[in-house]
Amino acid sequence: MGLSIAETSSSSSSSSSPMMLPDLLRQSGSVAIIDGGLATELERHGADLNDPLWSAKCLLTSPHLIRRVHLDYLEAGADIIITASYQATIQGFEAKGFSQEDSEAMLKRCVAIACEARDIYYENCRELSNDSADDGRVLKHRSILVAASVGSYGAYLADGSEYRKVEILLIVILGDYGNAMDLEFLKAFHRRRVQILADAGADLIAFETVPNKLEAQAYAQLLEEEDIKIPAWFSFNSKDGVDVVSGDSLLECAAIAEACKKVVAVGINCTPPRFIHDLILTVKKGTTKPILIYPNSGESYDADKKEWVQNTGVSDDDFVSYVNTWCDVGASLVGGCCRTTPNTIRAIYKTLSNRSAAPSLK
Ligand code: MET
Ligand SMILES: [Zn+2]
Repeated sequence: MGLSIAETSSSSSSSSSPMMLPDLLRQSGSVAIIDGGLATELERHGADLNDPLWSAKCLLTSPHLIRRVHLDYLEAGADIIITASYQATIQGFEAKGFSQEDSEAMLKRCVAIACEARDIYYENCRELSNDSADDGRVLKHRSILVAASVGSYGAYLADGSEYRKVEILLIVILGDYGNAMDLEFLKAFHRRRVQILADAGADLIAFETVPNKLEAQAYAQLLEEEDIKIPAWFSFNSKDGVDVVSGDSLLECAAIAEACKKVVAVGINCTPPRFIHDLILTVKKGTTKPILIYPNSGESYDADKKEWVQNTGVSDDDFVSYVNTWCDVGASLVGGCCRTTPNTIRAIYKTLSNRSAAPSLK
């Protein structure tokens, strides 16, 4: 821990003071708020993301919508916003006919859009002297971090190709890359994207929904080999509350993050809220770094129909009723993933504000 992001912050974020994740945690009274689902929120606004690029498809069709959703999350109280690059890969852009140069420019654009949202937000804060507007928007001047999202190789394959469908389905659903896959392949797949995102002005890299140990190892080695100048977090995906989605041990995955000095936080995302408590306890055994969690809404996903099954998850109130417990057992960063909305984040903001205002009972 302790990597300065001072010299790598984007020029468009001149209004924010250089920040490190530990500073942010101190600023926010030890629990910082991550934003909520991006892709599913873009869909709620009418975007059609049925595309190999998923949320990054909006870069081509409606970048203003991405900026709007980032802003909505900031106004709901998020301290960290995650870029639309989850499924934006150079390979994916090239498959659509873009040149390498244009593909790299589009990756940078994901970061620039989040930085623009942050600048607009700071401007709005400046115009208001209170911490919240009459309409309930949180307009509190605070340091905000932009996290550049990196999704897994399996996420890139999802929807991407009809051929080798069975094999791809196994990789996507089970997160298991099989014996044919090796570390060097994964590093080669991610290398350029990680370099570009690290130099694009983001404050940290969010390796999200990591499905297995091999990919965590690839990320850790890449961070070192490329001497990436901004810190990173590793966020794993579990579907059973015990292991990561491939069946690899979460404890061993957390240990990989623990051993990499460029990793500043470790945790879980896109996993149903009911599993989070036990997963935090496991992560805690493997790391001394801050623990982050941003669960999905708990709704189930129908992989055949490629849609979420409505009303199978928890309400925002139920989601929030878990938040204090998660913090009590060790979460330092809390937010939401797929199918959570600015309302979820607003509710988290309120409950955490009450928590820091209350006399300490612990
Ligand atoms: N940050 C990504 C998003 O919210 C994470 C997706 S998890 C499948 O769109
Ligand atoms: Zn998700």
